[in-house]
Amino acid sequence: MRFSLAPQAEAAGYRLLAFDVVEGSTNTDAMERGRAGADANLWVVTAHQRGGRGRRGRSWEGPRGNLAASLLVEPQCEPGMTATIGFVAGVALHEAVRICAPHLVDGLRVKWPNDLLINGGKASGMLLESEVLPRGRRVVVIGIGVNVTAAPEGAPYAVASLQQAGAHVNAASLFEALSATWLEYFALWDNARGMARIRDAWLARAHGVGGPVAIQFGDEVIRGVFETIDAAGQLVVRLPTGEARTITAGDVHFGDVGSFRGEAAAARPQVGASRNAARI
Ligand SMILES: O=C(O)CCCC[C@@H]1SC[C@@H]2NC(=O)N[C@@H]21
Repeated sequence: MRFSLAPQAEAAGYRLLAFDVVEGSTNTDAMERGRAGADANLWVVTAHQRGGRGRRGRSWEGPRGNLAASLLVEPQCEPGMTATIGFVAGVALHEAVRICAPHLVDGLRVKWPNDLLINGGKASGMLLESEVLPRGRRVVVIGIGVNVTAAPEGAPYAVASLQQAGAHVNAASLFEALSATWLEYFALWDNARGMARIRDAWLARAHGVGGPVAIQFGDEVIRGVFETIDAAGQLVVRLPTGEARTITAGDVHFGDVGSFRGEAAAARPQVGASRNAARI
């Protein structure tokens, strides 16, 4: 498959490394290149990733034809705001899918923290990893996995893929669109100075706002109403007592929460651990 950047991404200085197969993880590859001194704004992509990693140490299945894309960036924001970059990626991916498959728009939603749903099924997940490199250079890798041709079987939650939903799109055309929409929303984010606008854009596309939510922390389950996300991207839940609670971590389930037993469907807007990593 032949990947290319959108002309505006190329003009903005973004670079692309595309591989037929990645035996490991595109996130690992992008981070290693950062450690070796690669400049930021480098995409590492493939339509066949064999050692994909998901959140919370899970693996991420990537059958041939699905998109695995990792972007090395060097944000200049406060470290505490770095995780908000995941919302930029969420909105950019939503927009790229809308461009490539306009008929899906009614069922296309972002799910806190970083998933994309098609008609309620998970079609994409993201893994953000950050590292402070020697001489204080702070880099972040945003890893985006999209079920283009196929969704994994046996997942403990509903899944979806673009082609199974009737979209005529492949990993290369989706990636090209994403490289353009990323540019637009990353500029809007403006090193977190524009988070208010990203937050609005994300909330306008979000699944489950105003509806029931359950979050599990260990043995404890908190139930309430998903009210909003705050300026740092944390989930704000209105408890039955009327009190608002801010959630940064936990397994989250939206919708009919009566039978929720913490099926580990989602996590926090987290940047995974790595050497010298600031967990955010
Ligand atoms: O658990 C999740 O939902 C996150 C999945 C993230 C998968 C993507 S695929 C591209 C990048 N490379 C990886 O190894 N993981 C991310």
